[in-house]
Formats: sequence, C-alpha cells, structure tokens
Amino acid sequence: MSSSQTKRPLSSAKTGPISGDIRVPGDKSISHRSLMFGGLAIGTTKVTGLLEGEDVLATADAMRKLGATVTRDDDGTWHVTGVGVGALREPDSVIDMGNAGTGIRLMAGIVATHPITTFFTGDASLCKRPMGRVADPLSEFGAQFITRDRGRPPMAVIGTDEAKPVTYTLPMASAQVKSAVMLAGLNTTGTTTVIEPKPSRDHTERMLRHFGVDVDVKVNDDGGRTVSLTGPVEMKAADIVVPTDPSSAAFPMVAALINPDSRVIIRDVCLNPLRTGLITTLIEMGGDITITNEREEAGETIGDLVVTGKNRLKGIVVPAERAPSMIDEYPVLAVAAAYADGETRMCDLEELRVKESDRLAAVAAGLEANGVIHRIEGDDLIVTGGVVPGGGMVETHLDHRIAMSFLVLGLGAEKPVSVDDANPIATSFPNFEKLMGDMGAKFALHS
Ligand SMILES: O=C(O)C1=C[C@@H](OP(=O)(O)O)[C@@H](O)[C@H](O)C1
Ligand SMILES: C=C(OP(=O)(O)O)C(=O)O
Repeated sequence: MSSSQTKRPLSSAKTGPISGDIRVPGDKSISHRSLMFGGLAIGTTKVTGLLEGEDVLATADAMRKLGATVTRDDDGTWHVTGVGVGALREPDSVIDMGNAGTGIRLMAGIVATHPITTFFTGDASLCKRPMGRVADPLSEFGAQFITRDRGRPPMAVIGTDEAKPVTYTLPMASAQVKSAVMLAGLNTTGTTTVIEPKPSRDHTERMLRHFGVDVDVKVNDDGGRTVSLTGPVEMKAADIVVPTDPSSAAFPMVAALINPDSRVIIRDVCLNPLRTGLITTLIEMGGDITITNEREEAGETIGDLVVTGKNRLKGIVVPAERAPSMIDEYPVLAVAAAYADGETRMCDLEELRVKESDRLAAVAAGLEANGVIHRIEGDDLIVTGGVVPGGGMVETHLDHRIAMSFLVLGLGAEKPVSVDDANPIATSFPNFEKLMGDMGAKFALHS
C-alpha cells in the first residue's frame, strides 16, 4: 500500500454471535506464484480465484514490466501469457512491490538468473525488511545486489547469464528464501538444491510440478527436506484454481470461537498440511472446528471449515516446530489466547520480528493497550486469557495482520478496540470489513 495514504482509524465492538457461510479471498502465496509462474511459462495460464489484494496486484505489474501479458476479465478470471524461462525483458522503470515480502523476494530469485538489471522498491514497511536472506544465496549463482541500510530495499538486482547451480541450507525456516533459490535454479544449467531443516510451505514445489517442472523432494532423517531441480527448464502454461487463504480464514475462525453461539462455514480453504498449524492449535485449545468436503485441486488439498463458538477455549503450549505452518497466524492466535482460560505459550517466534512489522512487539503493545496480561520471554509470547477489557488504540505499523487481529479482539471485549489504520488490510483481505460486517461484526470508523 502507499505509505503516503491518509490513515483510516477503525474500531470494533462487542458483537455477540456471528453467523455466515462465506468464502474468504484467494490464497496470497498461491496467487503470487500463479502470476509469476504463468509469466515464465510458454502459453497462456488461466487463473481463477486470484486474490485481488494490493500485494498480488504489485506482482501482476512486476510480471508485465518483465514482458508477460497479464489481463483480467470482467468476471475476475485472470490470464497470463508467459515469455518462457530465460526470456524476461529488462524493465524500463523501477518495480514497486508495495508491502509484499513474498513478492520482492520471489521476484529477486526469478530475475537473478536472467541477464537483466531490475530495480525494486516498496512501501515504508517493505523498505525496513531484510533482503540479505535472499541476496546471500542468489549471489552464489553469480547475481549482484545493491541495497541500502545493510540489505534493505530499494534494491537493484544485476542478473547473471552464466549462473552456477547452488546447494543452499536455509539458516531459517522460510518458504520465501527456499522459493527464491528454486526460482533462480529454473534458468541455471545444473542441479539447484535447497535443504530446509524445518519444512515450510511447499506451494512453489507443488506449483512448479503443475507447470511441468521435475522437482525432487526428499524427507530427511531429521524431518527437514531436500528440494532440488535441474535447469534450465521449460515451463508449460497450466490453469490454476486458487483456493481460499487459510491465513485470512483465521480471522472469521477466531471471531466465531470467541463469541459463544456463533456458527460460521468457510468454503474452499487451502488445507495444505504446511499451512494448517492454526487449525491444529485451535482444536487443541478446545475450539469446535470441523473440516468437511476435503478434495484436491491443482495440486493442493482444499476443504470447508465449520466453526462454532460452543466451547470455551483453554490455554496450551504451542510447540516451536509448529511455527512455520502457522507463521502469519500468531497475531490472531494471541487474540484467541486472550479469550482462553489460563496461559497460552507460543514458542520461538523470532521470525515474527521481520514481518511487515516487528509482530512480536506490535502484538505485545496491542495486548498491553487493551488490558490483556502477557509477557515475552526470549522469543516466546505468553498470554493469560479471560475477560478482555479493551478500550485501547493499537498501532498497526502498515501491517494488515495486526490491524485485522486487533479488530477481532474488539468483537468480544468489554470496551471497543481501535486500530490507528485499517488501510493495510487491502494488501491481503480487501473485503474483510464487509464480509465480517455481514456476519454481524460491529465495526465503526474511529473519530
Ligand atoms: O512463501 C510465502 O508465500 C510466504 C512465506 C512466509 O514468509 P517466510 O518465508 O519469510 O517465512 C509467510 O510469512 C508469507 O506471508 C508468505
Ligand atoms: C508476512 C506476510 O507477507 P509478506 O512476507 O509477503 O509481506 C503476511 O502476509 O503475513
């Protein structure tokens, strides 16, 4: 989003039961990848269910600047005609990736092994985020990077036409870094390998296969994975049906769980096992969540969620190894924990410090402002739940998940909860207010 935009404060208030039969927008990770991979493939890829959020629209523009043809029909179907791996055009202007970490890091991987120079920038949030985590492995292919402030955007990527294949062990659990390296490998002669000590979301692996790329995945003795592909590859256009985003479904899910007598059905949710950590956790906390109509589409498992508020939640310990499968859901899990009996400990949240905001600090500040007992020990967040006083104003720091999480907090609180800026919600969930409002959630502009 544009950081020069005027802030839009918004409040939420105690709502009572919510009910509805809804579809949240398309999965953000899959949407970015469908445009990128469609733009690299030979032929035209049809994409239905694309998330039309600001992050993904920035990726659409980026692919156009690199030579792909990306169009939208009036019914919301997108078409991407690719240029072929190796044939990207050098952009004639700076590419603005807005608020999107996934967008900039995966695009960096794509352009790193094309003989072009690409300039990337982003909003005030993105320009604080570390790019060294992709620049380091991509430099090993032979690409060069120029960044400001020790690795932050704006960032220039000088791609190489003599890429050397790389074997890289991820120093952190990151699907973005894994994907950037794999995507650089597409136009590299030889085998590119990524070893990930903890498995992270595997949409890149699944979707590359869908586009005809041979991706080898081995499960290692320690539970990690070794992913490899041999380039240069030719990708063939392949239609994509984007499932709905479990990270967006998280908000109505938690809203239903904290409001007794609620009942919400959320349709066509991506249930990739590397994305379902929050569902597992909320069920362990006693939440009434049932998965129905489970099926496979375009290489991903999808299903419908039926969520009710009939059980009171209880605090639990959320193990560190679950973090990659629910990394974006911790802010809203902290909200669920604020309504749970007892203590919830969320372990090893270091990666939250480098998201759209320092989410560990932003969540703690938001809980503090609304009278929720909590503490941070090392990289663990511990929340003691019960009655939520509310009444506080929360700084969102250009972070959509902080904005939506605290608006959900207000739906059960004694006094309204306000966020200083609801604009960032448009990056991932443009119809959040309408969808939640139609189910009974009370939102009001904060004066
Ligand atoms: O690959 C992806 O699509 C994403 C990976 C995760 O980031 P990290 O790779 O930094 O963990 C996640 O937080 C982000 O929202 C989307
Ligand atoms: C971390 C997120 O996204 P990104 O890294 O793509 O900005 C998110 O959507 O919560």
